[in-house]
Amino acid sequence: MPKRVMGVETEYGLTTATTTGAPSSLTPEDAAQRLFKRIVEWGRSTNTFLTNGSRLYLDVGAHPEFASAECDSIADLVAMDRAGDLIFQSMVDEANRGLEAEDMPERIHLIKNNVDSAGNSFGCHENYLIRRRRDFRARVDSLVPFFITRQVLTGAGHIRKQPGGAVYEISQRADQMWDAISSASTRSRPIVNTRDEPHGDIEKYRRMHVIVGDSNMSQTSTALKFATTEMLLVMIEDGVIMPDLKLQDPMRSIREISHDVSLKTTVELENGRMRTALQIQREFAEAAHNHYERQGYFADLDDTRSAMVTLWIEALDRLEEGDLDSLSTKLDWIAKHNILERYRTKGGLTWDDPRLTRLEFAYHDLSPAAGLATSMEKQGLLESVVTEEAVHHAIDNPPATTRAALRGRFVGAASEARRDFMVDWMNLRLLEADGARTVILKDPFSPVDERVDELLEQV
Ligand SMILES: Nc1ncnc2c1ncn2[C@@H]1O[C@H](COP(=O)(O)OP(=O)(O)OP(=O)(O)O)[C@@H](O)[C@H]1O
Ligand SMILES: [Mg+2]
Repeated sequence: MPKRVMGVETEYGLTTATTTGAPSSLTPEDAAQRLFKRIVEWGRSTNTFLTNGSRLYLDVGAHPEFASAECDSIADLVAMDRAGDLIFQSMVDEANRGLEAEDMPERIHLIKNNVDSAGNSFGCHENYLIRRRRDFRARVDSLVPFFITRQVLTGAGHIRKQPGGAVYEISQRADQMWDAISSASTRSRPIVNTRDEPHGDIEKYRRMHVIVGDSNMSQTSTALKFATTEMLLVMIEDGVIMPDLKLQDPMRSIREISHDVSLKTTVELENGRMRTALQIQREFAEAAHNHYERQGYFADLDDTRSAMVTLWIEALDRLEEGDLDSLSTKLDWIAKHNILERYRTKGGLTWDDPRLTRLEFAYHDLSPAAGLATSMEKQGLLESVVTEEAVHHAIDNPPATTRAALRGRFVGAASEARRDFMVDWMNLRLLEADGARTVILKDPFSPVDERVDELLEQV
């Protein structure tokens, strides 16, 4: 089975609360400025690459972004994703120490979700390298029903406020994606960003940039999201025709599916047939499994990939049987629903109750003191995919088997030597008095390169 690099980009929410209970005078924008203070002082910009090969970034506004280094294993990717959480959380901790030193009552919270309290949406994007084919566009279109329905496995759950009373729904992003349809000229447009920017050899590769996922707290949900999508990309590269499940109205379907936690809702296909999300997922899952079996790819899978492609089918079985509880340690939307629902029935609350909203935010809060999902993970109530050691290793170290290893070494050496340098996904540039020495890394798979060895000697 051919190798593939993947990366995850996570935008975080920032909220502030006070230790006194008084209203906070610190806006999320102020919080973001404080977070990036050190980075701006050091590099004069809010865009920086780290020794683990990843990128920290602050766009206008208040959503810090972590773009993980390129990973060629799902385990590395999950470790990188969690490392990103810990890196930003340590920046938040430092900013909070600053607030305390200034005698300010405000404290910043880092939230890994997709909707803030004002209803603004922000994203979690997936990046997959795929080998260039002329029919890329049509092929990606055939995946739209997969992306619309995978929320039943990978949704992060959400309390949706609406006239007539709030309800719990499966995905945070589903309602936001609706807006995207107005500008959609093809089916896949609101789901897959088609800007042709491969960050690699343009003759050979494309980068598929998926914008329709929820940020996941559960490592298992993250791993499942990437492992299932990867299976379908392998099929596309191999030229397999996908099951014809084209939806009549994808953006309407994504909402209808999200709104029904019983998973019984059917959506209309272009051919007039009606299908549940689970049925559509099963058709993709079975087609993928058949293809892997035919090609002998199962033998190539590492343990994490193997566990996740098996889980794909198992989880669909459990969901079809209505046995949601057996997935409550794996899937975010179910784990979160169980906690909120227990609290809700105990207190006789409606979904509009602000205490439930606070509890929902706590699930996504990354601070060790307030974070619910992170503490569930420590207690084994959410199953992790990688060890804590692996996550801590990923804070400072790039994946060893991709181009990120070269970037990480260069960033490490140049910062240590206090040299001026510039880096992006493809370029390593050492700035010198008489210009710059640049190495272009066109091969995302290659962790070794003589030119980089030479560049490092100049540092
Ligand atoms: N050749 C590649 N194929 C697939 N993914 C890649 C490749 N090169 C880099 N990536 C991943 O793509 C992501 C790029 O993130 P980044 O936020 O910088 O880009 P972007 O989303 O295109 O830009 P922006 O967020 O500024 O609009 C990273 O997670 C990175 O690991
Ligand atoms: Mg980005």
